[in-house]
Amino acid sequence: MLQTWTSAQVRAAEEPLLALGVPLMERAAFALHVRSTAVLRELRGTVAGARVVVLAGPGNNGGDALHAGALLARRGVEVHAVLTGSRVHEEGLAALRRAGGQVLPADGSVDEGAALAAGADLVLDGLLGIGSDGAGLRGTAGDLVRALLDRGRPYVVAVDVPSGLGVDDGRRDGTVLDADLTVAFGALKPGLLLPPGTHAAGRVELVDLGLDLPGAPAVVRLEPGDVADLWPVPTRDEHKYTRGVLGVVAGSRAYPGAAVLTTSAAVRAGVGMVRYLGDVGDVVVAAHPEVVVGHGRVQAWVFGPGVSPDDAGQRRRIGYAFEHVLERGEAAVVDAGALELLPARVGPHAVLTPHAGELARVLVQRGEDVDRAGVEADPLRWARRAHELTGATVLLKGPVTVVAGAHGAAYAQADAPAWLATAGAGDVLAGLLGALLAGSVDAVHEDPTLAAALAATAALVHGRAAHRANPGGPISAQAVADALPGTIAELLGR
Ligand SMILES: NC(=O)C1=CN([C@@H]2O[C@H](COP(=O)(O)OP(=O)(O)OC[C@H]3O[C@@H](n4cnc5c(N)ncnc54)[C@H](O)[C@@H]3O)[C@@H](O)[C@H]2O)[C@@H](O)CC1
Ligand SMILES: Nc1ncnc2c1ncn2[C@@H]1O[C@H](COP(=O)(O)OP(=O)(O)O)[C@@H](O)[C@H]1O
Ligand SMILES: [K+]
Repeated sequence: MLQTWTSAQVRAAEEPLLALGVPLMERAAFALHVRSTAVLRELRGTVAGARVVVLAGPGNNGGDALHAGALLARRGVEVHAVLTGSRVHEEGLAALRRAGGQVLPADGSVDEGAALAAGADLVLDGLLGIGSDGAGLRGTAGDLVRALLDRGRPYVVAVDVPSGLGVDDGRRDGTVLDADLTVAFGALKPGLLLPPGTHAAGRVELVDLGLDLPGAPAVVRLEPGDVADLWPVPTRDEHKYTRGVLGVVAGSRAYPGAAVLTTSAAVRAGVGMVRYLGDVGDVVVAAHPEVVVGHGRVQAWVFGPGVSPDDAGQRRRIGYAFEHVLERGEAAVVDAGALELLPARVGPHAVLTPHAGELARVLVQRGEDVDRAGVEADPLRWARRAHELTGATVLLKGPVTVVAGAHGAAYAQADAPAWLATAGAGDVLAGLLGALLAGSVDAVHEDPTLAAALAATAALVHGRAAHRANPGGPISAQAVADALPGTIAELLGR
């Protein structure tokens, strides 16, 4: 898994090492220069004779970049530093000058700096690091980057983080310099994984500085190798009831497909049994003879796919279930039409699966003033807010799926191709996650943060099944469901 730590956690980890005189900046700058030479070799075959521009802000991030620039200059690279203010890392600047680098001071014209950078083989972005206030680049740094972007962005290596990015939350509220490669020091920061900022980072490489990072990671991204630890694999003695029964209240005469897709994903994900409740049991059984129609014991539920506001029958079933089943300890996926029926307070074993528009409605229902765009601008904040207000685990769907759960658990999954943005894909995710919860409900009660880990697992498997369904091309939701057994087998075999 990829783990991230906030600026505050990184600073706390650096403090004791700096007090001992450990040369963290030297280590960071050396690694940055090594990565930069690799990029230059890739881009132009050789390092000597390349043109590199260092954009140097006022702090240590600029210091890293200037020291790396000095090392590059010693290898025959033509290095220019463009300063953005009177404050600059003096040692770094002196090192660059000693190595033969040129310096364009901040009182030079912004256009001159931008022209220099636009013509470089590689730009080292040392404008702002973890000292950024997250509001985007302001002042000369902002003017410089806007002027550079007007001319066309060269190859950019972000030093630690892309400058202007919300380091801890992934917001990009103002000017940000997008990178092709981010060389992160000591730890990945949450903004490198969280939308919308994650897209500014390009490829991310971590440089180990030997930090002893405090506490739990802020935001995690599960990787394929993590799935086997989280998947409820049946043991030799199990039978269908111990493996978990999933109840599905989904679909209607108007939207029978949602019932088929949800049950299809649940059956394919390997649950002990699927029970269907609703008016289109005949359609569901025709598609999946394994499904049992009618009441009985279940461990987890999926409520809501394809349930419309005028569907009195399904709404009554969901309302009744909300009054009884969550208190009995049964887990639930609450999707689409069930979201607005959610009781005031539930536990983390209820997992909401809204997209940004639906999450905005859940929040507005509870007195928050936010719309879809607001959720998309700061998804983890709003997913966390919904968790605080409802008690539920929240999986917020999108190009990067964000999960917020109990005790601060947070995940950001970027596993899916954009082809997955197709009708019915959400129904498949709901069925898949329902199956996972049905197989793990006891463990979820022992460790409430597990619901968030399982939600992230479902997002990962869903995304990989989409790739597998038709690599590089269009996919239907049913094809994603059909790809689940093979995808899961592959992940469990890793
Ligand atoms: N602390 C350490 O021990 C280490 C830090 N390192 C580097 O140091 C960086 C952090 O250095 P600093 O704490 O000096 O912080 P920065 O280099 O990010 O600079 C912060 C300063 O920038 C200005 N600023 C903040 N927001 C701004 C905005 N929106 N627009 C324009 N100016 C703004 C403020 O004056 C602030 O003091 C890390 O990201 C990393 O690159 C590395 O050298 C490794 C060791
Ligand atoms: N641009 C994108 N790239 C990758 N995945 C996406 C993108 N947009 C949406 N998705 C995923 O596609 C699915 C769409 O679900 P949803 O919005 O509920 O659609 P529906 O209700 O039609 O099933 C979600 O899993 C979401 O994370
Ligand atoms: K930076």
